[in-house]
Amino acid sequence: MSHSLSLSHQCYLQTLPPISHNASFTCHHTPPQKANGSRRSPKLYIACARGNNRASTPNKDDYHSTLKALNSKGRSPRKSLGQNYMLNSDINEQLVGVAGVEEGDVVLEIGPGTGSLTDTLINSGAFVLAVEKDKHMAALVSERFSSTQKLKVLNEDIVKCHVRSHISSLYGNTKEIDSDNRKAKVVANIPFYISTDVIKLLLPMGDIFSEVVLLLQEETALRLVEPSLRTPEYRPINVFVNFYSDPEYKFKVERTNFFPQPNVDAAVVSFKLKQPSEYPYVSSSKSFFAVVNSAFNEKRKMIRKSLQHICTSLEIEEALESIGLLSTSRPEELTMDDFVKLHNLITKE
Ligand SMILES: C[S@@+](CC[C@H](N)C(=O)[O-])C[C@H]1O[C@@H](n2cnc3c(N)ncnc32)[C@H](O)[C@@H]1O
Repeated sequence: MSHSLSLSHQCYLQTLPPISHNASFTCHHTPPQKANGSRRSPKLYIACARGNNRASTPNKDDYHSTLKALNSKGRSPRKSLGQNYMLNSDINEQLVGVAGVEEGDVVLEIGPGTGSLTDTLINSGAFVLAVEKDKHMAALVSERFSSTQKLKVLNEDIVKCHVRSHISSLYGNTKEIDSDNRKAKVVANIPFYISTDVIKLLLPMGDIFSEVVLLLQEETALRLVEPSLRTPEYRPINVFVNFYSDPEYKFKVERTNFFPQPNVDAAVVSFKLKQPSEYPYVSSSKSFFAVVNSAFNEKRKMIRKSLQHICTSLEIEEALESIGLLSTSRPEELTMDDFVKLHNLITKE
């Protein structure tokens, strides 16, 4: 099989800037108020993208081996599938470290690509369920790890995948998996274009996953974790994220760590999933999110106007005042807890 570089790969070789091997620390100050209404302790949480600071770690998935793997299948990265491969195994180790992956854990990986993160997960002792949409990459990663029983690859689109049944059958069919109360985890370098779909799919699965650790576009990461009230970035997805999880921005990942290099930087976010018994009390989550979405439909409108299909503006004003808010409040002024209280008051029979 020829491993000579194709024309498109040669172009990448010429245009790829050198990969940073230096430590890159980024500090983020906590915002004054989180959108769920809570305040964080005033600690600095340090972004710990350390770069390749462990000279002894052999980087199996560097630029040349990634090209070689792609070339072995005659593939070049597909933009439409968000194929930006990770070239820095230290970052994979940090991702796995953030999720606290231990021997015997079951991990869902979305988009294994050439298998660089998969390798780190398997080396940490995890059983990996990898869902890959690109059939060529699914074949490549299956072949790479053909000698281990610790990987199951599904050639599927994660957005349409029956994650719950695949995870349960993995627990049921693998004797080595210790299922005594341990929940599965999600660790993935996902294509940016499916970030919202993945979050909507996985965050309500607190009954099977304890933690979802994702490498996201940095701007998306900040919007999901750090939105301040009364800003245009505050949206229904923030209420959703805080309803189902406790999100935390972990560290920034410079764009130079990927091949091909994207136009934006990335960041790792950990979503600690709430168990269903910990969700805020609402009579129905469907009705709750319908109220939140209606309130945001016309963001500049006062809530007493945008929720008039549910009850009269006078009733909405009274409900807002009874939870300590102005009767003229707009959606971007309400925390997740405020929305829960408002929903429960205005949907009461
Ligand atoms: C950003 S790359 C990450 C690859 C690898 N995990 C890494 O870190 O180098 C995203 C991967 O997700 C795959 N992918 C894209 N859309 C997908 C989808 N809807 N479902 C599952 N995999 C998808 C791509 O083919 C690609 O392999």
